[in-house]
Amino acid sequence: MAGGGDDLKLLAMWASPVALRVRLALSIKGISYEYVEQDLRNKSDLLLQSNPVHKKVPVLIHGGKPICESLVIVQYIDEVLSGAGPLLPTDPYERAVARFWAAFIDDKLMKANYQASWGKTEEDKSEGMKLMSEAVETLEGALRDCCKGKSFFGGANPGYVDVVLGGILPWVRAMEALLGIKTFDPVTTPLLAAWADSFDALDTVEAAMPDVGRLVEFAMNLQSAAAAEAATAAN
Ligand SMILES: N[C@@H](CCC(=O)N[C@@H](CS)C(=O)NCC(=O)O)C(=O)O
Repeated sequence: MAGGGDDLKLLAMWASPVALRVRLALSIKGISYEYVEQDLRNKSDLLLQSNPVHKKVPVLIHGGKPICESLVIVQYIDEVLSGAGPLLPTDPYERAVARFWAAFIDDKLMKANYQASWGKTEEDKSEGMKLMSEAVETLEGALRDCCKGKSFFGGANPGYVDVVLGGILPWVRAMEALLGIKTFDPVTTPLLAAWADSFDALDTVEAAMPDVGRLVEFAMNLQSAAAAEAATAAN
């Protein structure tokens, strides 16, 4: 393991897909760090002081200085900390393209996945599902165009876009299990389905990933709590 150590602390929450991006980046680059689990219903002083604007995880604290926002943190890790890599391409144009797809995953896929999973009505949820399959189809095209014959968006090895998309992968698997759907379908999106399998199979990825069964249970508890809250509000 390189870098990090005592000087590097990650404030995260085990089920957070955006915190997972940072864990994946650190694991793939082989950087050691101190993991500090946060209770998001009872936020620690350290979290509130480190991210006073958003009060959210993840926060990376390097040499006492906090860095917030998962996409910013992953880029910081790649630029500043030594380790395997790089995650971002060295060519400025390719780097811009990688940032474009990372923003697309944040803007379109993450939002649609959230709407499909936690939409207020069935109609809202099915609109989320529709938006999600459109976003997945677009990403399939991006993978086809950028990386012919390669396993990852980063080429032969996982890069920035893989880490950003990989953060959502356990949630995709959990929602597939819960809803009986296939998001990265081997028939309609074969490249993404193969991407997901290749990504999951990496030892550095496996070491960082949360257990999908635990996520399913967590999602079921959240759904029951939301249903109970809605029933109370209706009475
Ligand atoms: N855009 C932020 C999103 C951060 C975020 O939404 N974190 C969630 C966990 S997944 C959080 O800390 N939520 C606590 C809250 O909303 O109070 C990033 O990419 O880091």
